[in-house]
Amino acid sequence: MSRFPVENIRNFSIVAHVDHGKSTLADRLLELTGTIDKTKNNKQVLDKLQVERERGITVKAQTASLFHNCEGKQYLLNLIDTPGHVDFSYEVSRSLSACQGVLLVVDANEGIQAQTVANFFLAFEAQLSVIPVINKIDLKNADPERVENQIEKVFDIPSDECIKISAKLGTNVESVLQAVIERIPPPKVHRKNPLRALVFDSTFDQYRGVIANVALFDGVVSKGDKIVSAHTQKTYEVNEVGVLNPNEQPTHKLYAGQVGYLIAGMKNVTEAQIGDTLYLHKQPVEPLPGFKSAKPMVFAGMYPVDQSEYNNLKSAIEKLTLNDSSVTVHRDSSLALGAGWRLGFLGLLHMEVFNQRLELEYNASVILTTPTVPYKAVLSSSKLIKARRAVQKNMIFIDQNRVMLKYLFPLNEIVVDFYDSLKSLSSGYASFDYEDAGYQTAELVKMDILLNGNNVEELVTVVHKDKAHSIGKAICERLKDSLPRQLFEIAIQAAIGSKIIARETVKAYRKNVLAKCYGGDITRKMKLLKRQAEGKKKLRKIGNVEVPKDAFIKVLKTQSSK
Ligand SMILES: Nc1nc2c(ncn2[C@@H]2O[C@H](COP(=O)(O)OP(=O)(O)OP(=O)(O)O)[C@@H](O)[C@H]2O)c(=O)[nH]1
Repeated sequence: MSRFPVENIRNFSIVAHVDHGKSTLADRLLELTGTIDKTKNNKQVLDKLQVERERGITVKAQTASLFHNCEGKQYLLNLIDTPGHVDFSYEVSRSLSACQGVLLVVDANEGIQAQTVANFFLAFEAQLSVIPVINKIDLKNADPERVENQIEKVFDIPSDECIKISAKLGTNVESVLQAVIERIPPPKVHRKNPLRALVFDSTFDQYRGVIANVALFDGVVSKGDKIVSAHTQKTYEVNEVGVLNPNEQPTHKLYAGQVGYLIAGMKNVTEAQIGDTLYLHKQPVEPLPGFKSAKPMVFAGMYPVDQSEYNNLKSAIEKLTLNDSSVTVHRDSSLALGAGWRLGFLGLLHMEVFNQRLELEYNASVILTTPTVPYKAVLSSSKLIKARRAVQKNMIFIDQNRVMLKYLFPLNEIVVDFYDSLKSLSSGYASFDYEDAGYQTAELVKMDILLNGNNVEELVTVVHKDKAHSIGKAICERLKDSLPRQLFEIAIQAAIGSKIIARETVKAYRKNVLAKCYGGDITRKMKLLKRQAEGKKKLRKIGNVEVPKDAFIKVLKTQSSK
């Protein structure tokens, strides 16, 4: 690694709106630099996670070091491929801290979209060089000139700075490498200073412990060095350092300006904080600023399907949150579902992906309950202010066919199906991004669900006053469908305070499991009665009502997918 002086290093990221072709461009760059062999099978090589391959989207930023020869000089190009979906923009902002420039990829057909704008401003605020790349020029409907004009108008980047490519066919991709070398500055670092390394990502390996992705701002780190974590003040010995090429390749040393990985016997997931600074033992340095913590937007309860799996699930969640530090975790418990957690996610897709990764990577099986948003409650009976509907903030015309609208929305109105409705109403043309605008007062009520007068704790929700009736009715109906008849009548009620707003009734009935066994073998009857008794073990009693565990799951699940 010592062959690469700082002036021959470029650290850059590829950012774009979802599906505009970042991962495909990354594949071509890996091929062009000989990092991977050129074969037809190279599809989204950096999307390593199973969930990424199954869904065809990037959810994790990935690093690859490319070695490239240009005009007789050997360059080290560190490329970070980032996710495009708004739910994963936290990954993007962290990755940018290790970069001096970005390739801003824009689809030649779709033009500038919400995440193009959001990512541009992330890069712009971090004072990075931005190279606009117009991709998919091979498409029949491609209109690169129109996109060039949009870029000039919205980002104030001269249109002649745009590079037009087809990542799929490989057209003009060499110019992208050329631009990375010419237009992105080398990192501003000092190799003679003591080590200062930023942990910008980390993963947990069952056998090797924590693998930290590091960007070196100062100094050198070598295998065998003693390093200290600024966050925990614990000392470790470096067992392995190297570059991602794109798989781990040990190098013994990493120098300032370089990006790579480091393994130092951190066994506990709480030891490797993303945003932490590592320095050499007895050579303390001023820690790097680290990262703003992510703000969760959607909350959900998570419980093991079987309580005996609690500890395994706990460890799986800890390991996965190490790799995805934007998830917040608080312990929680529910009468029906037992001990569990309340998790905060950046969006619904993020929640689904996290859940799927737990299943795929840790073989965990979980129950996820209704996503809710946090409210601040002022406990007073008289102060009620009218709920706000969306308020338009501004409107900017990007070009003749495209307009950017800014609205203030109650978060609760957008977390469930707003995005899907927007997509279908606009035939897929509209795109959407959001940021937190703080708390607003609204007319909210706490709705209880009662079974024969007893409160079902796990079904308590906070809803808007105007929607309480319809939501309460829907929950009562769903619960009615999932409750078995019992020896007495069951009243299912939705209530706000002492006021009942919806009601369903399950008629009394005892299932006679022996009804069809006329005469015949007594052992068969015994078997049926035994099975009925076993089934009852899976019931939970609320007052005198026996509720099968999956009844809650059905109600909670349908609510969340509504
Ligand atoms: N026709 C055409 N299709 C392309 C081109 N580049 C990418 N695609 C296709 O566009 C789709 C999205 O490409 P990806 O590279 O996965 O996009 P991405 O931006 O990495 O997506 P996320 O990481 O999920 O945000 C894939 O089906 C690609 O095959 C191109 O130059 N031309």
